[in-house]
Amino acid sequence: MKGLNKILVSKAELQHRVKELGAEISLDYHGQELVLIGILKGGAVFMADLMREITLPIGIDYMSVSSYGNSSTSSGAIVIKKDIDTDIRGKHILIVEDMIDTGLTLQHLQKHLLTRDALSVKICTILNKPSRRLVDIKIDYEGIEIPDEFVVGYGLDYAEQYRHLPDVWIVDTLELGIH
Ligand SMILES: O=P(O)(O)OC[C@H]1O[C@H](OP(=O)(O)OP(=O)(O)O)[C@H](O)[C@@H]1O
Ligand code: HPA
Ligand SMILES: [Mg+2]
Repeated sequence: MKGLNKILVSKAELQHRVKELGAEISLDYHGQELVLIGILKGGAVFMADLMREITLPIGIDYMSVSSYGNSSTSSGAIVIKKDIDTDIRGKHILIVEDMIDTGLTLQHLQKHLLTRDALSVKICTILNKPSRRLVDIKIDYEGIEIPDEFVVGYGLDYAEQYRHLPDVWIVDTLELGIH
């Protein structure tokens, strides 16, 4: 496809790491009431794979949020476009994301969910791009660290395209005229 010339993380690598994360989460939350919250749209693909690698009884739900995405407004709240309908009081929450980049989305969301009296709110992401971080955020379960490249596939989009690709590809931003 135009602008997609290089796979950064293969389907096989993703599958392998998702299995490991599922096993780790299953051990850590044994005997506890856990709800996974997948963040739409990007997180949907990872969420579907991860939940099937967890061997505990869990609840699942989804949210769609947007953050005011630059540092000058980083103190602003997130806008919730679609909320969960699960009552999370007294439950352990694991937010499931495809990517942590600046960290703004997750920082706001984690704080927000804690105000709803969850017992704990932790973060799981399949991809982490620490080079672009603007806020200090603790990632409890990290899949794969990637360099500062714009990537698509496995849920991630460019202009709403390419989310369905099973591998994670580097976008040649020059070739696509993105700056
Ligand atoms: O760490 P940040 O800089 O906040 O960026 C990460 C967020 O950006 C992407 O979502 P996006 O807002 O593009 O929504 P989408 O999942 O619908 O594509 C990604 O899925 C994360 O949610
Ligand atoms: O590399 C990326 N690709 C797609 N969406 C994103 N949102 C933050 N980083 C990225
Ligand atoms: Mg996006």
